[in-house]
Amino acid sequence: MMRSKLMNLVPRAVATTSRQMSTATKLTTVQVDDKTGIATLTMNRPPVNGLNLELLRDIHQSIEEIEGNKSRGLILTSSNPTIFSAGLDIFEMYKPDKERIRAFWTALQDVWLALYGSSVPTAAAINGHSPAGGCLLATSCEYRVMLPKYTIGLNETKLGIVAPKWFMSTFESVLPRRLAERALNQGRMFTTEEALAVGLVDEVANSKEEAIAKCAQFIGTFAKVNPLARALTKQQLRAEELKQLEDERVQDLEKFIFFVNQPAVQKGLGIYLESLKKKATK
Ligand SMILES: CCCCC/C=C\CCCC/C=C/C(=O)SCCNC(=O)CCNC(=O)[C@H](O)C(C)(C)COP(=O)(O)OP(=O)(O)OC[C@H]1O[C@@H](n2cnc3c(N)ncnc32)[C@H](O)[C@@H]1OP(=O)(O)O
Repeated sequence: MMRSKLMNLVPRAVATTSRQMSTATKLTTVQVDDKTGIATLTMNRPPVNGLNLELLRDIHQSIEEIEGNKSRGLILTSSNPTIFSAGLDIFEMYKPDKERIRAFWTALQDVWLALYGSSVPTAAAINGHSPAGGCLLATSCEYRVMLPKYTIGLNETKLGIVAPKWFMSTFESVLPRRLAERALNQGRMFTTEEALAVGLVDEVANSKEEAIAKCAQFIGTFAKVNPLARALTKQQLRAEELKQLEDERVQDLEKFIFFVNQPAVQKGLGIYLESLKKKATK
C-alpha cells in the first residue's frame, strides 16, 4: 500500500488560488491551496462530528484522494466551531446492527491505516474538543495545533470501554510511555494548556485560521526535504504499528465485536448516552 503511495511523490507545479477538490461527499470537504499545494480535510457531521460509518468512509476516501493528487500535505480540521470530533459515534456501538458494526469498525481501521500511514506530511488543526476517537485522529497526524479552552485525550476507561492497542500505540508515539500509561488508565482529558505542557499538542493558536496557518508552516518545513526520503523515513518509523494492525485486522474486529456485545459494556454505553442527553437538557 505504501509503495504505490510513494509513486505519487513527484514535485508538482503550484498555481495561486484555492480550489475545492472534493464535494463528492457531504460529511467531509477537501480544499487544496494551490499556492502551497496543501490540502485541508474538514470533517462536517453535525452536531459533534461523531465518527459514524458514513463519516469514517468519507474521511478515508478524502485521505485517498489527497494521497492521489500529489498534495504537499494534509491538514485535518472540523467545520464545527467548538468540536474537532466527539470521537466514535456511540450509537454505532449501542445496541448495534450485526452487519453495520462490522463495517463501522473496518472503516475505522481503514481511516487509521490511511492517516497514520499517510505518505504526505499531516497536521491537525484542533479547533475544539477532541475526546477518544477525535484524539486518535489528531495523534495519528505528525503535528498538532490546538485552540485554547478545549480538551483532548483518550477517556475510554471513564466510559467503561477499552481503547484497542493501536489507539494506545498512537498515543504513545506522542507522549512519553509513563505519562501515556497513566493518562490511559485514568481516562484523562487534558486541557489545551495541559496538552501543550506535556507535548500532546505542539502549539496553541487563537483562531482556526491561525491553527491552519501554523499547520501549514509545519508542513512547509519539509519544502526543501526530498519527498521520497521523507516519506520512506516516516514509513520506517511507523511500520511496526501499521504492520501489527494490518496483520491482526480480523482478530481486532472480532475482539471488538465480542467486547462491545458484552451486557456490561452495553449497559455502560446506555448510561453514558443518557448522561450526555441529560447534560443537554440541563
Ligand atoms: C480489549 C479489547 C478491546 C476491544 C475494543 C473494545 C471497545 C471499543 C472501544 C472503542 C474506542 C472508543 C472510542 C470513542 O471514541 S468512544 C466516544 C467517546 N466520546 C466521548 O466520550 C465524547 C462525549 N461527548 C462529549 O463529551 C460532549 O458531547 C462534547 C464532545 C464535549 C461536546 O459537548 P457539547 O458541545 O456540550 O455538546 P453535547 O454534549 O450537548 O452534545 C450534542 C449532542 O451530541 C451527542 N453526542 C455527543 N457525543 C457523542 C458521541 N460520541 N456519540 C454519539 N452522540 C454524541 C449528545 O448526546 C447530544 O445529543 P442530543 O442533542 O440528542 O442530546
